[in-house]
Amino acid sequence: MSEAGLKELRDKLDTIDNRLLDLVNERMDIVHQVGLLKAQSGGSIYRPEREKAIIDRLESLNNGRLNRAAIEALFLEIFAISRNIELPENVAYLGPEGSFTHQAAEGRFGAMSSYVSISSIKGIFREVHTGKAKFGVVPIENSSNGIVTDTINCLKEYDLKIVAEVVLDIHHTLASTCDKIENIKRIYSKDIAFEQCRKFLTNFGLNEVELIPIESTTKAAKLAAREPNSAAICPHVGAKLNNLPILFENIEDKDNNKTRFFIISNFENAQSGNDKTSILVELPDRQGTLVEFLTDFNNSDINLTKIKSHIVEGNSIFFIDFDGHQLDDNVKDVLQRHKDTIKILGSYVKEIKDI
Ligand SMILES: C=C(O[C@@H]1C=C(C(=O)O)C=C[C@H]1O)C(=O)O
Repeated sequence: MSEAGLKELRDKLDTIDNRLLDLVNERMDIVHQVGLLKAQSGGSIYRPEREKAIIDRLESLNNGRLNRAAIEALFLEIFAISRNIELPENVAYLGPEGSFTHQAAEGRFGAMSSYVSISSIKGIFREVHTGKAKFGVVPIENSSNGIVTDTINCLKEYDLKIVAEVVLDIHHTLASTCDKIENIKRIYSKDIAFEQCRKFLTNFGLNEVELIPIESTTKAAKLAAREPNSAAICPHVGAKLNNLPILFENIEDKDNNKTRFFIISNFENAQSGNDKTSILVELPDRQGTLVEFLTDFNNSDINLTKIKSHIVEGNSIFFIDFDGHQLDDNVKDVLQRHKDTIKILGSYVKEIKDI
């Protein structure tokens, strides 16, 4: 291509970008007005069902080169910036910086939110409960390791709502300053990450070296960057943050390793038309109660998508997800009938990806 041809195309791009900038700023003026209205009425800033409706509408209108994922990526960032213009949002996530939860938080709240790294799940619930953070992001389950007990316990203990879910593909890397794998004498990571990469470690003879479990994969990257003859199993961003060379990417055994996160806050979502609801159920210790309970849901045409049992202080409780919103008529009735045994954790827009 000639230099003149390239310049002409780039000039066109510059003109379009100038228009885009004007349009986005014009949008932000309107968003600011929405923010003022919400401040008067006490309405909640984050409205996932409205954001979903916008993306659905844009996808149906779209006849250009963008696909849904691209439309979503562009507009989720615009929404995140918009929400910060309405009111700056504080987001507490399970740290440290660079953790998978941090990635999940940034994916939803974008570049302009202010993030607080908190070292425990309970700490995040406390932060949102006391109003120090508007949102908290916590892991709830991983496709290989199952449910996160601390999150269930806190959902039971605190009266906060699940306002959204995020499902993230989890990829691990082996990162080290060693240029030869034979020089690695110890590997730092989180215990569950070692489990998720067992085959890789065996195939490369690394199951023989010292595997040192520590509290986070980002800390693992930090230690491995400091100590010779060591390596870390950590997320890509963890390695990058610590300038640690990546020797192997995607070393997890299962190629569909996913983690689901909840975004918690203190408001309830309106219906979006494609919702999911999560509840905790504590049934009396009597034969047949679970069957009766589930049959009632089935008779009300409610599709249960997940049921996990969990022991809290010696009692069995169930974590259940089902399709529908707590304000849908059939759901409302069944929840009312079982109100003494149920704690409603929240209704929220269903993610397309599932685990
Ligand atoms: C502007 C609003 O607030 C937020 C930002 C949105 C947007 O940028 O379009 C949409 C929904 C809300 O999460 C709104 O509620 O309309």
